[in-house]
Amino acid sequence: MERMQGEGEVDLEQPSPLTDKEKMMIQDSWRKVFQNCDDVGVTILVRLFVNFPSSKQYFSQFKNIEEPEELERCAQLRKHAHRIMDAINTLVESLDDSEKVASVLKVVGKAHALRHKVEPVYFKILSGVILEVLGEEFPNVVTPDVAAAWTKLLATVYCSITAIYEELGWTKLSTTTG
Ligand code: HEM
Repeated sequence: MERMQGEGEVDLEQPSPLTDKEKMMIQDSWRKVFQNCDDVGVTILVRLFVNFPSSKQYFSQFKNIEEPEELERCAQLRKHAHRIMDAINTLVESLDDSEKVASVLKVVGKAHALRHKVEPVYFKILSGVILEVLGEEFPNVVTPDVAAAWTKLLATVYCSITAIYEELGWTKLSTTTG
């Protein structure tokens, strides 16, 4: 059964800019996460697709697969997990370079709006899943302060992505198809 959207949802209002301390906490914790990048990425995406099955609709190769073990083996899922982890790595490495952050998010936002036609709400849902999995898999690293810094970063990402969708004139499919 699909989880309710509000469940476990994080507050993703436009946050204040990250402080130097928050940037450091994100970079330190990410170093440990990134050592297990492929495993963590796949865990995040399997959790997303199991708890929010409608998010599978965009993926031709596994939209009808339900078994977590089968999802885990799927090449298209593993590839997307790797891409997401790579993009987060670039963001984390570029926290002091706002132009780089903006350009990465622009490419991601544009591709997902125009090519993949992904509803932006899935970026919000994915952010909640990322926070949940990082907290579970790295309990000693992701302390409440570190989790708060990650929440801020993911909120910034979500706000930038929705701003790009808006710039592109995104309207929900339900309103365009009547
Ligand atoms: C931070 C979040 C995300 C990042 C960094 C990311 C990154 C990427 C990248 C780099 C690609 C390949 C290049 C391209 O075709 O644009 C891609 C493809 C794709 N993404 Fe994402 N993505 C994210 C979230 C999502 C979400 C939430 C969904 C839907 C639930 C999604 C659905 C897709 C689909 C359907 C493709 C094409 C897959 C394929 O052709 O095999 N992405 N993504």
